[in-house]
Amino acid sequence: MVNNTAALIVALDYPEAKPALALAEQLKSTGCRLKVGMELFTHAGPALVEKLVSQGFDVFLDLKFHDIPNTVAGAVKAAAELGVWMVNVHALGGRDMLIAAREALAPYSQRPLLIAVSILTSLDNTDLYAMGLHGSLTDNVLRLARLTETNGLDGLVCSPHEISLIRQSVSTQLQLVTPGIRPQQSQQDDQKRIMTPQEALQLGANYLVIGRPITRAPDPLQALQTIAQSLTA
Ligand SMILES: O=C(O)c1cc(=O)[nH]c(=O)n1[C@@H]1O[C@H](COP(=O)(O)O)[C@@H](O)[C@H]1O
Repeated sequence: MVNNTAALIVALDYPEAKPALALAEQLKSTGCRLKVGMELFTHAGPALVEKLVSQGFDVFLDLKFHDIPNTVAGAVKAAAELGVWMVNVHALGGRDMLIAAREALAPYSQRPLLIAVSILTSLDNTDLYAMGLHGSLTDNVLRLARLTETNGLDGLVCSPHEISLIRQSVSTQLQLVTPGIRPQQSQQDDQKRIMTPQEALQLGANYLVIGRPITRAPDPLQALQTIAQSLTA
């Protein structure tokens, strides 16, 4: 077990099961958690998720459900049946949808953490303006953070740039899950609101979602270990 990996969620963004399972095998002993998102899930389906769960991984099923309350309630229940550790919905699905998702999970004795996505880390103020979302990006994230907290979800996906404001003005309790993580000198790719792993944790993130800086590294295990070591540097 490598130290400091419990906060690290590695995004298995692959087009098929084989490389995802190969990376899981490599990372097995580190104690990190894994994320299955829409690309891999659409290719490999629930069987892959069940396989990773049976191998002992905490799996974050990142399908960002965003639909009418009844449909989302059914989808999060299906996720709970798969035994995943964390599942997410879009906060922009609205109050009733968030409540329906929370209530759908309530009967499970070992239920997944229910997390709402605020504003995607690939968006900035210009994008929000073009989409007709009024106010600044941080105004929007804070509004969605309040909606998430008020309706009793466990946490929020946000960029590390919003952590301090959320902690100060919304909640010290919400589990903050932060993608847009880039070690120094990494490529930014399609992310617009990025930060290093060490800074994000220091600001109060509970979990860091990291994909390409690990999955596209020549040696992914080494990349994960280097990130883990940087957290205490
Ligand atoms: O919900 C997510 O995990 C998510 C939300 C968000 O706002 N931004 C974001 O990048 N993600 C996911 O986090 C991962 C980031 O991957 P990398 O940019 O490769 O590190 C991807 O799997 C995204 O789907």
